[in-house]
Amino acid sequence: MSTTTDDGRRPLRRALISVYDKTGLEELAKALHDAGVALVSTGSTAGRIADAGVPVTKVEDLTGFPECLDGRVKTLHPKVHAGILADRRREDHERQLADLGIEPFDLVVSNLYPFVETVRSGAEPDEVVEQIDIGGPSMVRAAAKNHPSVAIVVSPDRYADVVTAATSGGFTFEERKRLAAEAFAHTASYDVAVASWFANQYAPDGAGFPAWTGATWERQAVLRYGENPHQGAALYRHWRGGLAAAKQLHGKEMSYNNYVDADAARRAAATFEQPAVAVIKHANPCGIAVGVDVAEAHRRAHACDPVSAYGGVIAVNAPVSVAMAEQVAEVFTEVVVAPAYEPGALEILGRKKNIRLLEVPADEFPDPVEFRGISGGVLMQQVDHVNAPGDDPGTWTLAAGDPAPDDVLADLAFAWRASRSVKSNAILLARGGAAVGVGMGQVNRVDSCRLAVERAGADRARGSVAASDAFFPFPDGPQVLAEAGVRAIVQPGGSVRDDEVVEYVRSAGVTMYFTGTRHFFH
Ligand SMILES: NC(=O)c1ncn([C@@H]2O[C@H](COP(=O)(O)O)[C@@H](O)[C@H]2O)c1NC=O
Repeated sequence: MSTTTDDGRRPLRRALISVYDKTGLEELAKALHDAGVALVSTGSTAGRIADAGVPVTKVEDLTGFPECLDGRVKTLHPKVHAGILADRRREDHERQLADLGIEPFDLVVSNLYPFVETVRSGAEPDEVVEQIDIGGPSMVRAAAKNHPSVAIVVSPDRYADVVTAATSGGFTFEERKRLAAEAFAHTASYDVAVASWFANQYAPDGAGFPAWTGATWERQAVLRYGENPHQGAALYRHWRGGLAAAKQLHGKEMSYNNYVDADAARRAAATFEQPAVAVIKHANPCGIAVGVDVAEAHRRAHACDPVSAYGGVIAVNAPVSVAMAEQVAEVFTEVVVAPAYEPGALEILGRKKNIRLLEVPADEFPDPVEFRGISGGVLMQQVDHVNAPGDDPGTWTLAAGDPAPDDVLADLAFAWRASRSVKSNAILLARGGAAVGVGMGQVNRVDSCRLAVERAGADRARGSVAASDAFFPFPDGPQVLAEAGVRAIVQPGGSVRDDEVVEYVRSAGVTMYFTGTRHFFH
């Protein structure tokens, strides 16, 4: 029975290396060899090690069986798996190995065929299926299961630790447990990717959503606390990038609420193709505007509600300019999220100690669906698209009043897009490409109208346009708007009382368009 130290260190005498990602392989092999570790390896991994001048035994020389079927069978052999799975704490396992003439492994280094990358490249199904690694996960799982005896390494990021362990008596038991946890996460993520692909590609049942879904996230940060100080919280990310993968360029640690608001802000700014800025408080815009440049968009967004903008989270859909940075620096702002910052802009904002500056490039792999947790489950829905049906004013139906002149139509189109970033019931008043009054999150639509008008104030409400995220169930909402001097309204239509609403709006001399599409946002 092999011996270990008090901390469970086990010397590394023999290693099996089989890696698809060959980053750092030669250096690792040399260091292991120098530390007296014997190396066994598969096909091209062995080739690379030998080319580096390091002695290595090919797996096929170990098994006496050639790698075959284009690599589908390499390590799937008892001489490999018994060598990985023997529990070295047990005399009977040691005895069986000796009887069978099998030498044990102390270390397995492996990473898997690039299944996800092959899917993302748009490869044909046969090619994708060929990239499902079979032997790799078997070795990884075997070594992870047998962590009391074997160390398993699945990432080149760990090679420095391997070299340290090889020259200092091996990994401790605690270290091997942690490596095993990493290894099972590696194979679990891999299997979720494979199972998701199969559920979507090979087993659709006409429901439009897979019968099974899985996802894996990696912890990105433990946050100071959650929505409230008594709630613990952490941030996890998946492979698609997005806000969870943001690069923080400056400022204090992001909080849970910062992330929630930054996500809402990013969603709001991304709704527009021209330069746009959204100022968010508690996940709702207190200002949103477009402009000829980001500085103008920010000025107008801020002007919507300067009181609420204090301590806000700002998102912009284009690089932050020096001019915009100078304006932002004047106001206490919690977070700025942008795809990039001009160097001068970063310097100006970087002088503010407390502001958090996040760089988040436009999504390379936008989420096609979004999830929301409920007790005991999760809801999945398609993301509300930036260019949704009904976004083009050319498709709208004139429901009441005279056709709007071009400038008013442009404001309606802006208000219509902006309103989908406002929590329902949403009424957004706009003028000149900027929100001037936002009524959000009310439990009836008429109160949202009152709130929007009140926030705009009499002067700004008069002559503005209004967007409503869903239909007006009664004429009372439009009445509040018309009495405040709103000149045109855009809404989906579709209420059983549309006739009453249209009649009122016509009688009030207001123009109203139906888009036919609703944009609830809860
Ligand atoms: N089939 C097998 O027996 C097998 N054993 C190891 N592999 C994988 O083959 C790759 C390394 O192969 P090579 O050394 O030939 O580049 C690794 O990603 C490893 O996970 C296998 N390949 C696929 O299943």
